[in-house]
Amino acid sequence: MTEQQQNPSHAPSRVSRRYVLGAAGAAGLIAGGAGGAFGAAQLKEEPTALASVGSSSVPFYGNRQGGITTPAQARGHLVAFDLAAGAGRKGAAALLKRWSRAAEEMTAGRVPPGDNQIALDAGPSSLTVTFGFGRSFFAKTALAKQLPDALAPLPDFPSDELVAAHSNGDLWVQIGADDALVAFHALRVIQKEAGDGAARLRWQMNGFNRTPGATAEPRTARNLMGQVDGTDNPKQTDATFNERVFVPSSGSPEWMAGGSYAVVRRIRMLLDAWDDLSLERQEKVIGRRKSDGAPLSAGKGGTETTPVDLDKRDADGLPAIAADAHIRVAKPESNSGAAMLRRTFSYHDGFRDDGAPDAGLLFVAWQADPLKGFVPVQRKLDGGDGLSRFLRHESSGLFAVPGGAGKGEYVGQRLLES
Ligand SMILES: C=CC1=C(C)c2cc3[nH]c(cc4nc(cc5[nH]c(cc1n2)c(C)c5CCC(=O)O)C(CCC(=O)O)=C4C)c(C)c3C=C
Ligand SMILES: [Fe+2]
Repeated sequence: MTEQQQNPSHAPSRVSRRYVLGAAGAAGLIAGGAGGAFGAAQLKEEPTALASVGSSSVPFYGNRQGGITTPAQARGHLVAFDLAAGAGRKGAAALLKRWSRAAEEMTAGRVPPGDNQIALDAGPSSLTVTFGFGRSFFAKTALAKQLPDALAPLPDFPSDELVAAHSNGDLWVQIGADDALVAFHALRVIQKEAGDGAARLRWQMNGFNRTPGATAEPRTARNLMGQVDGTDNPKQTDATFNERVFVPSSGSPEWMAGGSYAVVRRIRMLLDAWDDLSLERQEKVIGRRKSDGAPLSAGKGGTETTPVDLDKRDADGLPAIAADAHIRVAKPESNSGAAMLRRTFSYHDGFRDDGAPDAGLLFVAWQADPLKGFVPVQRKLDGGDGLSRFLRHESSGLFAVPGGAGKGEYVGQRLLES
């Protein structure tokens, strides 16, 4: 077993990018200069730097599936499948076996004989392939007794504009990789292994994030509105992290031990309307500074990690973080402690007939129980969040993502052989 395969946290093992800075380069970094400030004369990389992105791997086997606590990769594909008529439990089990074997090979960077060679030459590039089951899966496989209570349909939120054909599904696969070809290759293999006899593609969403190494030092990514997004996510070091995100070993149903529930929402951003807002208004809508993500309660100072002070008043005596600011409405403190792990990708699917970008966020929220995570928070946001005026929720899904497979097992085996 390699050092990377032993890594239990699903943070990819990565050959670190180390920079050798000359005096001028260091000055450029401190001044926050971009582009030319980081010219080759000032910034020299170790010769291994480029290979490091490709060589990082996330173990496929383990108590938990990869792609949950793994930092969101540069490319993502979210796909849902419906079981083919007559596939039943036997067909589903055979499919999960094929998918798990293929995922094991690909996440280790191995290319099977006869492969289409799309990913040849590339390393694993932090590839993760994560499998989940939708509510409709259980009746089709005669497993209704194993249907988790937590898979109850999400409530209708008043401002939802959901497209049924792009929502839900029997099976869900999340693919992430730091290389676009590696991610596409995995998608193609998963689709081919489904074949016509087992499952058919229901919907697909393609996303992206910043590429590792694109910033001088690792930074929280930005979304397509330009905001630093992901700051106040639960941290793996929090005492409550595991109980918030993962189903405990004593949880019900038993086959979900070590698993998690994924809420998937395709949220289109009204970027033209957003771009028309002044910077000051944009910052008020979120409650954080756009440039560096510092909370507005920190005044002109602070940094992204400065704790938010919801009681802070500005010079006019008004709340520094407005009553309808996104972070105030979404905070666990405003929702009886409800919290989720947000792990998102941006998407851009061209331009609509009116010229507006068809772009936004593939929002994936992970939690041990959606009723203590996404549901209460979205209820509150739907009515009282200043940001919701600039968003349209167009697709939705809720999936039970079982724990990981042990060596020689396949994902979902405990359910399918129960
Ligand atoms: C139901 C949950 C949430 C949805 C849907 C959602 C959509 C959404 N959010 C942003 C941008 C930001 N969100 C931020 C923080 C934040 N968002 C949620 C929940 C949902 N967001 C939570 C729980 C939090 C953390 C609140 C806190 O504890 O402070 C931020 C601030 C930076 C951060 O902490 O990540 C931004 C920016 C967009 C653009 C969006 C839909 C497209
Ligand atoms: Fe948010």
